[in-house]
Amino acid sequence: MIEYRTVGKTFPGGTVAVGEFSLTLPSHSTTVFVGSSGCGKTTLLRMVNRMVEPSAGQVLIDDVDIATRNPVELRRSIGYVMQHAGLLPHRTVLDNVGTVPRLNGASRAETRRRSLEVLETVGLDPQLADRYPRQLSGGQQQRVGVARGLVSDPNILLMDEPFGAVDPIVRVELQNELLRLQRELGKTIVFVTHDVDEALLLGDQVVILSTGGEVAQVGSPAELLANPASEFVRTFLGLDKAERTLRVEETDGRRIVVDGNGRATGVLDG
Ligand SMILES: Nc1ncnc2c1ncn2[C@@H]1O[C@H](COP(=O)(O)OP(=O)(O)OP(=O)(O)O)[C@@H](O)[C@H]1O
Repeated sequence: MIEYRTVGKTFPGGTVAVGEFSLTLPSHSTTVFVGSSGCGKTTLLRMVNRMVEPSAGQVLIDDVDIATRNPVELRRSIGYVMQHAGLLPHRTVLDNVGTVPRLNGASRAETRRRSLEVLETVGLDPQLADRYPRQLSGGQQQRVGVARGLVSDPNILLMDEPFGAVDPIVRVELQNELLRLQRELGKTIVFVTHDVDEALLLGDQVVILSTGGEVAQVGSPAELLANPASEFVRTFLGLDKAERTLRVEETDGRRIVVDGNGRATGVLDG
């Protein structure tokens, strides 16, 4: 469990990235921070592994204030996946994935074994292990980034717009892959995106933020769609857009779900 307690962050120069933020992120589930550019999503995410130190309040992991933890150890115990995968260009896929285990003192052989295993977990052919990042597609690079985040089997995985830089088709593939992984692994995932569809698809808990890390609303996707707390949230969720409005029509004795554009999207059971 991750807990933000009245956390704030003002950067040198006076930018208030996060005013005052309190929230609990339950274990073994995915919390998504979603909001427009500059609202403080990345700042909140990076507070969890102390890449950003709060200027007020505390962040706790399993009831321990992380300010009391060794920052390097803490960082290595938490998986981190960033936009553009952030791979080291002059290192092979295998070396990129194995960086943290090697730093933690694992042997070369054990690191290789574990890295190959985790490449398979994220759906990559182990034959790619000796390639360099530039020899991979954007989607494959992102998978390597996810593998690197998972290699030490961390309880917590931080994902900062991990699928932001790939084309829409690959993006959907990666999103579905993450849902599968999460069903298998049950990590505590903190995921940052500015894409509301991605947030609703991946989040067990979705946090809609406005400027200064202010919470516009928190809830499950179903709760947010059923009870948007404000006009801002309604608009943000696109509830005024036709695609989100569904209705039921009967065709040949079956109940068909049709979207606001009149396109059939599914069949109602029972
Ligand atoms: N190191 C820094 N020094 C000064 N200001 C910063 C720093 N990092 C972030 N900020 C500012 O803090 C605010 C929040 O930034 P943050 O990166 O958390 O937003 P974000 O919601 O993740 O945005 P984006 O979606 O564009 O990545 C912004 O106004 C940003 O310019």
